[in-house]
Amino acid sequence: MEEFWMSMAFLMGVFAFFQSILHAVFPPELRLAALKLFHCGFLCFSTYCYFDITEIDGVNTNELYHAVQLYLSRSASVAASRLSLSRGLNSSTFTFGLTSNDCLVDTFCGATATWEHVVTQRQWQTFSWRPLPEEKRSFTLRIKKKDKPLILPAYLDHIMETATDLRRRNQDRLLYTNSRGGSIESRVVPWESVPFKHPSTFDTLAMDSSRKELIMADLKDFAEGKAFYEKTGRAWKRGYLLYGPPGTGKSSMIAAMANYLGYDVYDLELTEVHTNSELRKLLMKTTPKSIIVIEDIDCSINLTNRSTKKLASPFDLRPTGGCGAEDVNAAAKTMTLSGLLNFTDGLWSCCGSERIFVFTTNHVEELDSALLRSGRMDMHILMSYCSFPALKILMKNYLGLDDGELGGDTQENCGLLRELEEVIDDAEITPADVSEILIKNRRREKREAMAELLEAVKARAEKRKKERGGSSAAARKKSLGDEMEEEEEQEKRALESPNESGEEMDGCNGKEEKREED
Ligand SMILES: Nc1ncnc2c1ncn2[C@@H]1O[C@H](COP(=O)(O)OP(=O)(O)OP(=O)(O)O)[C@@H](O)[C@H]1O
Ligand SMILES: [Mg+2]
Repeated sequence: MEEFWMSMAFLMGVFAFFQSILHAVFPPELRLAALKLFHCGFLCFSTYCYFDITEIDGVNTNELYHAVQLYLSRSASVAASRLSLSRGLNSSTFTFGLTSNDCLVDTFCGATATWEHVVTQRQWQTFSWRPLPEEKRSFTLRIKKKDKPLILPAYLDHIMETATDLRRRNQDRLLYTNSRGGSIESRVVPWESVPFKHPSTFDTLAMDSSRKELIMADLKDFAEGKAFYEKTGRAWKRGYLLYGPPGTGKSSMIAAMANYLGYDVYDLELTEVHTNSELRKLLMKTTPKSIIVIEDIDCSINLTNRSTKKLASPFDLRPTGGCGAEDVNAAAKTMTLSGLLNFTDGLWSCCGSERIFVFTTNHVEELDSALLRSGRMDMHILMSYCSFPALKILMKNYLGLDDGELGGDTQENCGLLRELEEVIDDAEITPADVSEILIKNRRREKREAMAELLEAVKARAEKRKKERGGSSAAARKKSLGDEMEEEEEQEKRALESPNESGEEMDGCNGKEEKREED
Protein backbone atom coordinates (compact mmCIF):
# COMPACT_ATOMS: atom_id res chain seq x y z
CA MET A 1 0.00 0.00 0.00
CA GLU A 2 2.83 2.32 0.98
CA GLU A 3 4.48 1.62 -2.38
CA PHE A 4 1.27 2.57 -4.16
CA TRP A 5 1.05 5.93 -2.42
CA MET A 6 4.73 6.63 -3.07
CA SER A 7 4.34 5.93 -6.78
CA MET A 8 1.20 8.10 -6.87
CA ALA A 9 3.10 10.96 -5.20
CA PHE A 10 5.90 10.52 -7.71
CA LEU A 11 3.49 10.63 -10.64
CA MET A 12 1.81 13.75 -9.26
CA GLY A 13 5.22 15.37 -8.85
CA VAL A 14 6.15 14.55 -12.46
CA PHE A 15 2.79 15.89 -13.65
CA ALA A 16 3.26 19.15 -11.68
CA PHE A 17 6.79 19.51 -13.00
CA PHE A 18 5.71 19.15 -16.63
CA GLN A 19 2.80 21.50 -16.06
CA SER A 20 5.11 24.21 -14.67
CA ILE A 21 7.48 23.78 -17.66
CA LEU A 22 4.50 23.99 -20.03
CA HIS A 23 3.39 27.16 -18.24
CA ALA A 24 6.77 28.81 -18.50
CA VAL A 25 7.67 27.85 -22.08
CA PHE A 26 4.51 27.40 -24.22
CA PRO A 27 1.62 29.70 -25.19
CA PRO A 28 -1.88 28.86 -23.74
CA GLU A 29 -3.26 27.17 -26.96
CA LEU A 30 -0.34 24.82 -27.08
CA ARG A 31 -0.66 24.14 -23.36
CA LEU A 32 -4.34 23.16 -23.82
CA ALA A 33 -3.49 20.87 -26.75
CA ALA A 34 -0.70 19.26 -24.75
CA LEU A 35 -3.00 18.68 -21.77
CA LYS A 36 -5.63 17.11 -24.06
CA LEU A 37 -2.96 14.86 -25.51
CA PHE A 38 -1.84 13.90 -22.04
CA HIS A 39 -5.45 13.16 -21.08
CA CYS A 40 -5.96 10.97 -24.18
CA GLY A 41 -2.72 9.15 -23.46
CA PHE A 42 -3.84 8.64 -19.85
CA LEU A 43 -7.19 7.17 -20.98
CA CYS A 44 -5.41 4.95 -23.52
CA PHE A 45 -3.06 3.44 -21.02
CA SER A 46 -5.49 3.42 -18.09
CA THR A 47 -7.08 0.10 -17.16
CA TYR A 48 -10.41 1.91 -16.61
CA CYS A 49 -13.06 3.31 -18.90
CA TYR A 50 -15.42 6.15 -18.02
CA PHE A 51 -19.03 6.93 -18.92
CA ASP A 52 -20.67 10.29 -18.37
CA ILE A 53 -24.42 10.30 -17.79
CA THR A 54 -25.62 13.89 -17.89
CA GLU A 55 -28.88 15.08 -16.37
CA ILE A 56 -29.93 16.79 -19.59
CA ASP A 57 -29.24 15.19 -22.90
CA GLY A 58 -29.36 18.05 -25.42
CA VAL A 59 -32.66 19.61 -24.40
CA ASN A 60 -34.31 16.43 -23.16
CA THR A 61 -34.20 15.02 -19.65
CA ASN A 62 -32.00 11.96 -19.50
CA GLU A 63 -34.03 9.14 -17.97
CA LEU A 64 -30.89 7.19 -17.18
CA TYR A 65 -29.54 9.99 -14.97
CA HIS A 66 -32.66 9.89 -12.75
CA ALA A 67 -32.63 6.11 -12.73
CA VAL A 68 -28.98 6.09 -11.55
CA GLN A 69 -29.83 8.68 -8.90
CA LEU A 70 -32.62 6.52 -7.54
CA TYR A 71 -30.62 3.31 -7.88
CA LEU A 72 -27.69 4.73 -5.92
CA SER A 73 -30.01 6.10 -3.25
CA ARG A 74 -30.47 2.52 -2.00
CA SER A 75 -26.87 2.16 -0.88
CA ALA A 76 -26.06 5.86 -0.49
CA SER A 77 -27.73 5.95 2.93
CA VAL A 78 -25.17 3.52 4.37
CA ALA A 79 -22.05 4.13 2.30
CA ALA A 80 -21.71 7.87 1.76
CA SER A 81 -20.72 10.44 4.37
CA ARG A 82 -22.61 13.46 3.01
CA LEU A 83 -25.98 13.04 1.40
CA SER A 84 -28.77 15.01 -0.16
CA LEU A 85 -32.28 14.16 0.98
CA SER A 86 -35.48 14.59 -0.99
CA ARG A 87 -39.13 13.62 -0.92
CA GLY A 88 -41.02 13.39 -4.19
CA LEU A 89 -44.57 14.35 -5.03
CA ASN A 90 -47.06 11.70 -3.86
CA SER A 91 -44.34 9.95 -1.97
CA SER A 92 -44.25 9.09 1.71
CA THR A 93 -40.59 8.06 1.80
CA PHE A 94 -37.35 10.03 1.75
CA THR A 95 -34.75 9.50 -0.95
CA PHE A 96 -31.03 9.75 -0.28
CA GLY A 97 -28.71 11.07 -2.95
CA LEU A 98 -25.00 11.69 -3.48
CA THR A 99 -23.92 15.29 -3.02
CA SER A 100 -21.60 17.09 -5.38
CA ASN A 101 -18.45 15.13 -6.30
CA ASP A 102 -19.15 12.34 -3.84
CA CYS A 103 -18.32 8.76 -4.84
CA LEU A 104 -19.95 5.39 -4.29
CA VAL A 105 -18.77 1.88 -5.11
CA ASP A 106 -21.20 -0.72 -6.41
CA THR A 107 -20.71 -4.31 -7.60
CA PHE A 108 -22.51 -6.12 -10.39
CA CYS A 109 -21.80 -9.72 -11.46
CA GLY A 110 -18.51 -9.61 -9.57
CA ALA A 111 -17.31 -6.41 -11.28
CA THR A 112 -16.71 -3.16 -9.41
CA ALA A 113 -18.36 0.03 -10.59
CA THR A 114 -17.46 3.40 -9.12
CA TRP A 115 -19.95 6.22 -9.42
CA GLU A 116 -19.11 9.89 -9.00
CA HIS A 117 -21.69 12.63 -8.89
CA VAL A 118 -20.22 15.61 -10.75
CA VAL A 119 -21.82 19.02 -10.29
CA THR A 120 -20.42 22.11 -12.05
CA GLN A 121 -21.77 25.59 -12.70
CA ARG A 122 -23.23 26.04 -16.17
CA GLN A 123 -20.96 28.47 -18.06
CA TRP A 124 -23.55 30.09 -20.27
CA GLN A 125 -27.26 29.67 -20.85
CA THR A 126 -27.61 27.77 -24.12
CA PHE A 127 -30.65 28.56 -26.24
CA SER A 128 -33.50 26.34 -25.21
CA TRP A 129 -37.31 26.43 -25.23
CA ARG A 130 -37.25 25.82 -21.51
CA PRO A 131 -34.90 27.25 -18.87
CA LEU A 132 -32.02 24.94 -17.98
CA PRO A 133 -30.83 24.53 -14.37
CA GLU A 134 -27.84 26.66 -13.36
CA GLU A 135 -25.91 23.59 -12.34
CA LYS A 136 -24.71 20.96 -14.76
CA ARG A 137 -25.14 17.59 -13.11
CA SER A 138 -23.91 14.23 -14.25
CA PHE A 139 -22.82 10.84 -13.00
CA THR A 140 -19.52 9.37 -14.07
CA LEU A 141 -19.32 5.62 -14.10
CA ARG A 142 -15.85 4.06 -13.87
CA ILE A 143 -15.39 0.36 -14.62
CA LYS A 144 -12.41 -1.76 -15.59
CA LYS A 145 -11.99 -2.05 -19.37
CA LYS A 146 -11.95 -5.83 -19.11
CA ASP A 147 -15.36 -5.77 -17.36
CA LYS A 148 -17.01 -3.61 -20.02
CA PRO A 149 -18.22 -6.41 -22.33
CA LEU A 150 -19.27 -8.46 -19.34
CA ILE A 151 -21.53 -5.99 -17.60
CA LEU A 152 -22.72 -3.57 -20.27
CA PRO A 153 -25.54 -3.10 -21.14
CA ALA A 154 -26.88 -5.61 -18.56
CA TYR A 155 -25.81 -3.36 -15.68
CA LEU A 156 -27.66 -0.37 -17.14
CA ASP A 157 -30.78 -2.50 -17.74
CA HIS A 158 -30.55 -3.65 -14.13
CA ILE A 159 -30.32 -0.02 -12.98
CA MET A 160 -33.36 1.00 -15.03
CA GLU A 161 -35.44 -1.91 -13.74
CA THR A 162 -34.44 -1.39 -10.10
CA ALA A 163 -35.16 2.33 -10.35
CA THR A 164 -38.63 1.73 -11.82
CA ASP A 165 -39.38 -0.70 -9.05
CA LEU A 166 -38.08 1.68 -6.37
CA ARG A 167 -40.03 4.58 -7.81
CA ARG A 168 -43.21 2.54 -7.65
CA ARG A 169 -42.54 1.38 -4.11
CA ASN A 170 -41.54 4.85 -2.88
CA GLN A 171 -44.57 6.45 -4.36
CA ASP A 172 -47.96 6.25 -2.75
CA ARG A 173 -50.25 4.44 -5.08
CA LEU A 174 -53.02 6.44 -6.66
CA LEU A 175 -56.72 5.99 -7.13
CA TYR A 176 -57.88 7.66 -10.34
CA THR A 177 -61.37 8.63 -11.33
CA ASN A 178 -62.86 10.06 -14.52
CA SER A 179 -66.05 11.37 -12.90
CA ARG A 180 -65.57 15.11 -13.04
CA GLY A 181 -68.91 16.15 -14.43
CA GLY A 182 -67.73 17.05 -17.95
CA SER A 183 -65.64 20.03 -16.76
CA ILE A 184 -63.26 21.66 -19.23
CA GLU A 185 -60.14 20.43 -17.45
CA SER A 186 -61.48 16.89 -17.58
CA ARG A 187 -61.00 17.09 -21.35
CA VAL A 188 -57.35 18.03 -20.90
CA VAL A 189 -56.55 15.81 -17.91
CA PRO A 190 -59.13 13.02 -18.06
CA TRP A 191 -58.12 11.27 -14.84
CA GLU A 192 -58.06 12.90 -11.42
CA SER A 193 -56.19 11.14 -8.64
CA VAL A 194 -56.03 10.85 -4.87
CA PRO A 195 -53.63 8.69 -2.81
CA PHE A 196 -54.91 5.14 -2.59
CA LYS A 197 -54.94 4.04 1.05
CA HIS A 198 -57.45 1.18 1.19
CA PRO A 199 -56.43 -1.20 4.01
CA SER A 200 -57.93 -4.36 2.52
CA THR A 201 -55.42 -7.16 1.91
CA PHE A 202 -55.68 -10.85 1.10
CA ASP A 203 -55.04 -11.50 4.81
CA THR A 204 -58.07 -9.51 5.90
CA LEU A 205 -60.30 -10.73 3.07
CA ALA A 206 -62.84 -13.25 4.32
CA MET A 207 -62.78 -16.05 1.79
CA ASP A 208 -61.81 -19.72 1.61
CA SER A 209 -58.04 -19.87 1.76
CA SER A 210 -57.68 -22.27 -1.19
CA ARG A 211 -59.55 -19.84 -3.49
CA LYS A 212 -57.59 -16.93 -2.14
CA GLU A 213 -54.30 -18.70 -2.84
CA LEU A 214 -55.45 -19.53 -6.36
CA ILE A 215 -56.19 -15.87 -7.08
CA MET A 216 -52.94 -14.69 -5.52
CA ALA A 217 -50.96 -17.23 -7.56
CA ASP A 218 -52.75 -16.08 -10.71
CA LEU A 219 -51.93 -12.44 -9.98
CA LYS A 220 -48.30 -13.28 -9.24
CA ASP A 221 -47.99 -15.29 -12.45
CA PHE A 222 -49.41 -12.35 -14.34
CA ALA A 223 -47.10 -9.78 -12.78
CA GLU A 224 -44.04 -11.94 -13.41
CA GLY A 225 -45.18 -13.10 -16.83
CA LYS A 226 -43.57 -10.51 -19.10
CA ALA A 227 -41.49 -13.12 -20.93
CA PHE A 228 -44.46 -15.50 -21.24
CA TYR A 229 -46.72 -12.85 -22.76
CA GLU A 230 -43.99 -11.79 -25.18
CA LYS A 231 -43.26 -15.38 -26.18
CA THR A 232 -46.90 -16.24 -26.82
CA GLY A 233 -47.67 -12.98 -28.61
CA ARG A 234 -50.41 -12.01 -26.18
CA ALA A 235 -51.05 -8.52 -24.84
CA TRP A 236 -49.81 -8.32 -21.26
CA LYS A 237 -53.18 -7.87 -19.60
CA ARG A 238 -55.66 -9.94 -17.63
CA GLY A 239 -59.36 -9.69 -16.96
CA TYR A 240 -61.26 -10.65 -13.82
CA LEU A 241 -65.01 -10.68 -13.38
CA LEU A 242 -66.10 -10.48 -9.75
CA TYR A 243 -69.73 -11.35 -9.24
CA GLY A 244 -71.99 -12.00 -6.30
CA PRO A 245 -74.54 -10.37 -3.98
CA PRO A 246 -73.92 -6.91 -2.51
CA GLY A 247 -71.62 -6.87 0.51
CA THR A 248 -69.67 -10.00 -0.30
CA GLY A 249 -66.35 -8.22 -0.78
CA LYS A 250 -65.99 -7.43 -4.50
CA SER A 251 -64.63 -3.93 -3.93
CA SER A 252 -62.53 -5.20 -1.00
CA MET A 253 -61.06 -7.83 -3.34
CA ILE A 254 -60.04 -5.14 -5.85
CA ALA A 255 -58.29 -3.18 -3.10
CA ALA A 256 -56.57 -6.37 -1.91
CA MET A 257 -55.40 -7.07 -5.48
CA ALA A 258 -54.00 -3.55 -5.82
CA ASN A 259 -52.24 -3.75 -2.46
CA TYR A 260 -50.84 -7.19 -3.26
CA LEU A 261 -49.36 -6.14 -6.60
CA GLY A 262 -48.63 -2.52 -5.68
CA TYR A 263 -50.66 -1.26 -8.67
CA ASP A 264 -52.58 2.00 -9.11
CA VAL A 265 -56.34 1.78 -9.51
CA TYR A 266 -58.37 3.47 -12.26
CA ASP A 267 -62.01 3.51 -11.23
CA LEU A 268 -63.77 4.01 -14.55
CA GLU A 269 -67.19 5.60 -14.22
CA LEU A 270 -68.84 4.48 -17.47
CA THR A 271 -71.82 6.79 -17.04
CA GLU A 272 -69.41 9.73 -17.50
CA VAL A 273 -68.12 8.35 -20.80
CA HIS A 274 -70.18 9.40 -23.77
CA THR A 275 -68.43 8.02 -26.83
CA ASN A 276 -66.17 5.17 -27.84
CA SER A 277 -63.39 7.60 -28.71
CA GLU A 278 -63.63 9.15 -25.24
CA LEU A 279 -63.24 5.67 -23.78
CA ARG A 280 -60.19 5.07 -25.98
CA LYS A 281 -58.61 8.35 -24.87
CA LEU A 282 -59.14 7.38 -21.24
CA LEU A 283 -57.44 4.07 -21.87
CA MET A 284 -54.50 5.75 -23.55
CA LYS A 285 -53.99 7.91 -20.47
CA THR A 286 -53.67 4.99 -18.06
CA THR A 287 -50.26 3.87 -16.86
CA PRO A 288 -48.81 0.35 -16.81
CA LYS A 289 -49.01 -1.62 -13.57
CA SER A 290 -52.55 -0.59 -12.94
CA ILE A 291 -55.98 -2.09 -12.34
CA ILE A 292 -58.78 -0.64 -14.43
CA VAL A 293 -62.06 -1.17 -12.64
CA ILE A 294 -65.62 -0.96 -13.91
CA GLU A 295 -67.92 -1.49 -10.94
CA ASP A 296 -71.51 -2.70 -11.34
CA ILE A 297 -71.12 -3.20 -15.07
CA ASP A 298 -74.76 -4.32 -15.37
CA CYS A 299 -75.97 -0.91 -14.09
CA SER A 300 -73.42 1.38 -15.69
CA ILE A 301 -73.74 0.00 -19.19
CA ASN A 302 -77.45 0.51 -19.79
CA LEU A 303 -76.76 1.77 -23.26
CA THR A 304 -80.45 2.10 -24.15
CA ASN A 305 -80.42 5.48 -22.37
CA ARG A 306 -77.61 6.72 -24.52
CA SER A 307 -79.54 6.98 -27.74
CA THR A 308 -82.83 8.53 -28.68
CA LYS A 309 -83.43 5.61 -31.06
CA LYS A 310 -85.04 2.38 -29.99
CA LEU A 311 -82.35 -0.25 -29.87
CA ALA A 312 -82.27 -3.87 -30.86
CA SER A 313 -80.38 -4.92 -27.75
CA PRO A 314 -79.91 -3.12 -24.45
CA PHE A 315 -76.18 -3.57 -24.91
CA ASP A 316 -75.77 -2.48 -28.48
CA LEU A 317 -76.61 0.48 -30.56
CA ARG A 318 -78.11 -1.21 -33.54
CA PRO A 319 -81.33 0.67 -34.25
CA THR A 320 -84.37 -1.53 -34.76
CA GLY A 321 -85.27 -0.08 -38.13
CA GLY A 322 -83.12 1.23 -41.00
CA CYS A 323 -79.43 1.95 -41.03
CA GLY A 324 -79.19 5.39 -42.58
CA ALA A 325 -76.30 7.86 -42.34
CA GLU A 326 -78.08 9.53 -39.43
CA ASP A 327 -78.12 6.31 -37.46
CA VAL A 328 -74.47 5.62 -38.20
CA ASN A 329 -73.63 9.14 -37.08
CA ALA A 330 -75.60 8.69 -33.88
CA ALA A 331 -73.78 5.43 -33.19
CA ALA A 332 -70.39 7.12 -33.69
CA LYS A 333 -71.32 9.69 -31.09
CA THR A 334 -72.30 7.18 -28.43
CA MET A 335 -70.68 4.39 -26.52
CA THR A 336 -71.43 0.84 -27.51
CA LEU A 337 -70.76 -2.59 -26.12
CA SER A 338 -68.34 -3.22 -28.95
CA GLY A 339 -66.54 -0.01 -27.93
CA LEU A 340 -66.22 -1.38 -24.43
CA LEU A 341 -65.03 -4.73 -25.70
CA ASN A 342 -62.43 -2.98 -27.84
CA PHE A 343 -61.38 -1.14 -24.73
CA THR A 344 -60.63 -4.39 -22.90
CA ASP A 345 -59.78 -6.66 -25.77
CA GLY A 346 -59.02 -4.94 -29.05
CA LEU A 347 -55.87 -3.42 -30.47
CA TRP A 348 -56.17 -0.40 -28.20
CA SER A 349 -56.18 -2.51 -25.09
CA CYS A 350 -52.48 -3.16 -25.53
CA CYS A 351 -51.34 0.45 -25.59
CA GLY A 352 -49.20 0.28 -22.47
CA SER A 353 -48.73 -3.03 -20.72
CA GLU A 354 -49.19 -4.93 -17.49
CA ARG A 355 -52.75 -3.95 -16.89
CA ILE A 356 -55.58 -5.74 -15.19
CA PHE A 357 -59.24 -5.18 -16.02
CA VAL A 358 -61.76 -5.92 -13.29
CA PHE A 359 -65.51 -5.83 -13.83
CA THR A 360 -67.91 -6.31 -10.95
CA THR A 361 -71.59 -7.15 -11.01
CA ASN A 362 -74.35 -8.26 -8.69
CA HIS A 363 -76.25 -9.84 -11.59
CA VAL A 364 -73.96 -11.94 -13.74
CA GLU A 365 -76.98 -13.50 -15.45
CA GLU A 366 -77.88 -10.10 -16.95
CA LEU A 367 -74.52 -9.59 -18.65
CA ASP A 368 -74.22 -9.93 -22.39
CA SER A 369 -72.55 -13.23 -23.23
CA ALA A 370 -70.05 -11.33 -25.40
CA LEU A 371 -68.59 -9.93 -22.20
CA LEU A 372 -68.34 -13.34 -20.61
CA ARG A 373 -66.87 -15.36 -23.45
CA SER A 374 -63.61 -17.09 -22.62
CA GLY A 375 -60.49 -15.08 -23.22
CA ARG A 376 -62.25 -11.82 -22.49
CA MET A 377 -62.54 -12.09 -18.73
CA ASP A 378 -59.85 -14.63 -17.88
CA MET A 379 -61.15 -15.49 -14.44
CA HIS A 380 -64.74 -15.40 -13.15
CA ILE A 381 -64.70 -15.13 -9.36
CA LEU A 382 -67.86 -15.73 -7.37
CA MET A 383 -67.94 -13.67 -4.18
CA SER A 384 -70.52 -15.47 -2.14
CA TYR A 385 -72.17 -15.52 1.26
CA CYS A 386 -70.05 -16.00 4.35
CA SER A 387 -68.70 -19.55 4.70
CA PHE A 388 -67.32 -20.95 7.95
CA PRO A 389 -63.63 -20.41 7.01
CA ALA A 390 -64.51 -16.84 5.96
CA LEU A 391 -66.36 -16.32 9.23
CA LYS A 392 -63.25 -17.36 11.16
CA ILE A 393 -61.18 -14.73 9.32
CA LEU A 394 -63.73 -12.04 10.21
CA MET A 395 -63.70 -13.11 13.88
CA LYS A 396 -59.93 -12.93 13.82
CA ASN A 397 -59.99 -9.44 12.24
CA TYR A 398 -62.69 -7.89 14.40
CA LEU A 399 -62.50 -9.73 17.74
CA GLY A 400 -58.78 -10.52 17.69
CA LEU A 401 -59.29 -14.28 18.14
CA ASP A 402 -56.03 -16.20 17.79
CA ASP A 403 -55.51 -19.57 16.11
CA GLY A 404 -56.00 -21.46 19.38
CA GLU A 405 -59.31 -19.74 20.09
CA LEU A 406 -60.45 -20.28 16.51
CA GLY A 407 -59.49 -23.94 16.81
CA GLY A 408 -61.83 -24.24 19.84
CA ASP A 409 -59.24 -24.35 22.65
CA THR A 410 -61.86 -24.32 25.41
CA GLN A 411 -64.99 -26.39 25.59
CA GLU A 412 -67.16 -23.27 25.52
CA ASN A 413 -65.42 -21.87 22.41
CA CYS A 414 -65.60 -25.28 20.81
CA GLY A 415 -69.38 -25.43 21.33
CA LEU A 416 -69.97 -21.91 19.95
CA LEU A 417 -67.82 -22.58 16.90
CA ARG A 418 -69.53 -25.88 16.19
CA GLU A 419 -72.95 -24.23 16.33
CA LEU A 420 -71.77 -21.39 14.08
CA GLU A 421 -70.41 -23.91 11.59
CA GLU A 422 -73.73 -25.77 11.54
CA VAL A 423 -75.86 -22.71 10.93
CA ILE A 424 -73.71 -20.33 8.83
CA ASP A 425 -74.48 -21.82 5.38
CA ASP A 426 -78.24 -21.82 6.00
CA ALA A 427 -78.12 -18.17 7.12
CA GLU A 428 -76.86 -16.98 3.71
CA ILE A 429 -75.43 -13.93 5.42
CA THR A 430 -72.95 -11.63 3.68
CA PRO A 431 -69.50 -10.86 5.11
CA ALA A 432 -70.63 -7.20 5.24
CA ASP A 433 -73.51 -8.13 7.58
CA VAL A 434 -71.25 -10.30 9.74
CA SER A 435 -68.75 -7.40 9.91
CA GLU A 436 -71.50 -5.08 11.12
CA ILE A 437 -72.50 -7.47 13.93
CA LEU A 438 -68.87 -7.90 14.95
CA ILE A 439 -68.18 -4.15 14.91
CA LYS A 440 -71.14 -3.60 17.26
CA ASN A 441 -69.83 -6.21 19.68
CA ARG A 442 -66.11 -5.66 19.40
CA ARG A 443 -65.78 -4.06 22.87
CA ARG A 444 -67.38 -7.04 24.58
CA GLU A 445 -65.70 -10.14 25.93
CA LYS A 446 -64.72 -12.36 22.99
CA ARG A 447 -67.01 -15.16 24.09
CA GLU A 448 -69.96 -12.81 24.57
CA ALA A 449 -69.37 -11.33 21.13
CA MET A 450 -69.29 -14.82 19.59
CA ALA A 451 -72.53 -15.71 21.37
CA GLU A 452 -74.17 -12.51 20.04
CA LEU A 453 -72.99 -13.40 16.55
CA LEU A 454 -74.40 -16.91 16.89
CA GLU A 455 -77.79 -15.51 17.92
CA ALA A 456 -77.86 -13.15 14.92
CA VAL A 457 -76.78 -15.89 12.49
CA LYS A 458 -79.39 -18.30 13.89
CA ALA A 459 -82.13 -15.67 13.53
CA ARG A 460 -81.03 -15.05 9.93
CA ALA A 461 -81.04 -18.80 9.18
CA GLU A 462 -84.56 -19.09 10.58
CA LYS A 463 -85.73 -16.19 8.40
CA ARG A 464 -84.12 -17.68 5.30
CA LYS A 465 -85.72 -21.05 6.00
CA LYS A 466 -89.17 -19.46 6.12
CA GLU A 467 -88.46 -17.62 2.84
CA ARG A 468 -87.47 -20.93 1.24
CA GLY A 469 -90.56 -22.67 2.57
CA GLY A 470 -88.79 -24.81 5.13
CA SER A 471 -85.95 -26.30 3.10
CA SER A 472 -82.29 -25.82 3.99
CA ALA A 473 -79.82 -23.93 1.77
CA ALA A 474 -78.01 -27.17 0.99
CA ALA A 475 -81.25 -28.88 -0.06
CA ARG A 476 -82.17 -25.90 -2.24
CA LYS A 477 -78.75 -25.92 -3.87
CA LYS A 478 -79.13 -29.65 -4.53
CA SER A 479 -82.56 -29.24 -6.12
CA LEU A 480 -81.26 -26.36 -8.26
CA GLY A 481 -78.35 -28.56 -9.29
CA ASP A 482 -80.73 -31.40 -10.17
CA GLU A 483 -82.86 -29.03 -12.26
CA MET A 484 -79.81 -27.84 -14.16
CA GLU A 485 -78.64 -31.40 -14.73
CA GLU A 486 -82.11 -32.31 -16.04
CA GLU A 487 -82.02 -29.32 -18.44
CA GLU A 488 -78.58 -30.35 -19.70
CA GLU A 489 -79.83 -33.90 -20.21
CA GLN A 490 -82.79 -32.61 -22.25
CA GLU A 491 -80.47 -30.49 -24.41
CA LYS A 492 -78.24 -33.49 -25.02
CA ARG A 493 -81.21 -35.64 -25.99
CA ALA A 494 -82.46 -32.94 -28.38
CA LEU A 495 -79.07 -32.77 -30.07
CA GLU A 496 -78.77 -36.53 -30.41
CA SER A 497 -82.26 -37.02 -31.95
CA PRO A 498 -83.32 -33.70 -33.46
CA ASN A 499 -86.45 -35.02 -35.19
CA GLU A 500 -88.02 -36.36 -32.06
CA SER A 501 -88.74 -32.99 -30.54
CA GLY A 502 -89.28 -29.92 -32.67
CA GLU A 503 -89.40 -27.63 -29.61
CA GLU A 504 -85.91 -28.45 -28.29
CA MET A 505 -84.56 -28.18 -31.80
CA ASP A 506 -85.90 -24.62 -32.07
CA GLY A 507 -84.48 -23.78 -28.71
CA CYS A 508 -81.14 -25.09 -29.80
CA ASN A 509 -81.19 -23.11 -33.05
CA GLY A 510 -82.14 -20.07 -31.11
CA LYS A 511 -79.00 -20.50 -29.09
CA GLU A 512 -76.83 -20.87 -32.17
CA GLU A 513 -78.34 -17.73 -33.63
CA LYS A 514 -77.57 -15.85 -30.46
CA ARG A 515 -73.99 -17.08 -30.56
CA GLU A 516 -73.62 -15.89 -34.13
CA GLU A 517 -74.96 -12.50 -33.17
CA ASP A 518 -72.42 -12.34 -30.36
N1 LIG B 1 -65.10 -10.96 1.84
C1 LIG B 1 -64.96 -9.96 2.72
N2 LIG B 1 -63.89 -9.92 3.53
C2 LIG B 1 -63.74 -8.92 4.41
N3 LIG B 1 -64.60 -7.92 4.55
C3 LIG B 1 -65.69 -7.91 3.77
C4 LIG B 1 -65.91 -8.92 2.81
N4 LIG B 1 -67.05 -8.65 2.18
C5 LIG B 1 -67.53 -7.53 2.70
N5 LIG B 1 -66.72 -7.07 3.66
C6 LIG B 1 -66.93 -5.86 4.46
O1 LIG B 1 -68.14 -5.28 4.04
C7 LIG B 1 -67.96 -3.99 3.48
C8 LIG B 1 -68.59 -3.94 2.09
O2 LIG B 1 -67.88 -4.80 1.25
P1 LIG B 1 -67.58 -4.48 -0.29
O3 LIG B 1 -67.84 -3.06 -0.57
O4 LIG B 1 -66.26 -5.03 -0.63
O5 LIG B 1 -68.74 -5.36 -0.93
P2 LIG B 1 -69.18 -5.41 -2.46
O6 LIG B 1 -69.32 -6.86 -2.81
O7 LIG B 1 -68.29 -4.59 -3.29
O8 LIG B 1 -70.62 -4.78 -2.39
P3 LIG B 1 -71.43 -4.06 -3.59
O9 LIG B 1 -71.86 -5.14 -4.53
O10 LIG B 1 -72.60 -3.45 -2.88
O11 LIG B 1 -70.53 -3.06 -4.21
C9 LIG B 1 -66.47 -3.74 3.40
O12 LIG B 1 -66.17 -2.50 3.95
C10 LIG B 1 -65.84 -4.84 4.20
O13 LIG B 1 -65.45 -4.32 5.45
MG1 LIG C 1 -68.56 -2.80 -4.37
